[in-house]
Amino acid sequence: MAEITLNALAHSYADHPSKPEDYAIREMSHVWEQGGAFALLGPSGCGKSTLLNIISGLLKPSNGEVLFDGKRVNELKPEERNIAQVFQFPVVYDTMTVYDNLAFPLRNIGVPEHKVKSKVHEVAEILELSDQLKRKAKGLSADQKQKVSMGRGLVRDDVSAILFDEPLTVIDPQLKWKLRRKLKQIHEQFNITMVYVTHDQLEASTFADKIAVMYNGQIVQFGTPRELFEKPAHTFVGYFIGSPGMNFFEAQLDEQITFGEHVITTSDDMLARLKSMGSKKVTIGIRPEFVHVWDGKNDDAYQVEVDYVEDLGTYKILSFFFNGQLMKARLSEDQQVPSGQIYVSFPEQWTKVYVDEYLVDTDSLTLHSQTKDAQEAHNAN
Ligand SMILES: Nc1ncnc2c1ncn2[C@@H]1O[C@H](COP(=O)(O)OP(=O)(O)OP(=O)(O)O)[C@@H](O)[C@H]1O
Repeated sequence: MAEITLNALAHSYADHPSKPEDYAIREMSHVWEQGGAFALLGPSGCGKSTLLNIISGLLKPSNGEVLFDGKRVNELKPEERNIAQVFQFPVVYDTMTVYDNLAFPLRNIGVPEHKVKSKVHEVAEILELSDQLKRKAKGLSADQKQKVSMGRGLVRDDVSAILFDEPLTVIDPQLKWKLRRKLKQIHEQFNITMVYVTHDQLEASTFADKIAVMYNGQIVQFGTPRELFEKPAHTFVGYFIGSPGMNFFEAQLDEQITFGEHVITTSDDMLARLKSMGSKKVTIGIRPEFVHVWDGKNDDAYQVEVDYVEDLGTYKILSFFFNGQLMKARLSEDQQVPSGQIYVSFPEQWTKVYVDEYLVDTDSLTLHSQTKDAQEAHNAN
């Protein structure tokens, strides 16, 4: 069992990196706590495999440290780190039997044969491979082979963490959920630190207690699936998690926050704080699930124009133009399907403010239908 700490880690494949884009991993510090089930989620090319290979020792980082339970392991070879890695494509010896494949890591370190036998049988039982032990690996299906790969990681008692690099890519969709459940079960049984790399949010949230979302070589948020959904710490998390992703619009920060003709009211303290951050790039985000669509006219809501409604079976996605920008709202199954001019509002609790793409904790940010003219008239009175 191990707690894995990444300390000011960075990696570039270039010989002479000079700018942030030259780094596959931009400087990051992060802790994977002992015994947790974690996912590393991000789009293709964001640096997931690079990070995993640095942890397992297949790759030496350009800068920074990797610590297992507080001890630096940078100088240790992969086989000295007690980390098992399961790759996209199963790594099995085709000419060996399933039994010998599972026994291999134990025999390698000189475990006596009677112990090998009991451990192989134990792991085969968990992975439902017991009746395959005598078969040559060559004849197995892709999912069975991947189970053997996983089993090879599990047989050693001294394994402190298992790293999975998109392990279900080659598995048939109908078997994926079964293997995923198996992994979860194994995690509960063995209490091993597990890091599961994927670009699939569903896979990440069904496997992991906590997800690290990676973007451009950095972990931009580490949280529970619920936290990622309800409080995305970075605009990328809002966009990447959820289906469809978060709505964003860029607001103007001057004496007040505005979006076209609309004033976004907030407390003086908040306004002062936003201004003190020295950036004019203020982005407002709200998830389609939290946009309130009113059945009739509402003076406190924005009047918007419906573009189209997409029926997705158990719910509908309404697309509308807000100040010329296309946005989405999720309608429940029984909600009336609106058309033409409608009224929407953005509940304060779910309306998020981002400065330079990062979330700012807001107190009282309210969006309502007051226009600049109306506010000036109000202030003049
Ligand atoms: N051996 C290498 N030499 C040079 N550049 C590399 C090498 N391996 C990866 N990269 C680059 O580093 C960046 C991160 O790649 P990495 O494979 O870690 O991302 P990933 O998130 O795992 O992507 P994928 O999901 O497609 O595997 C990418 O820009 C990639 O092109």
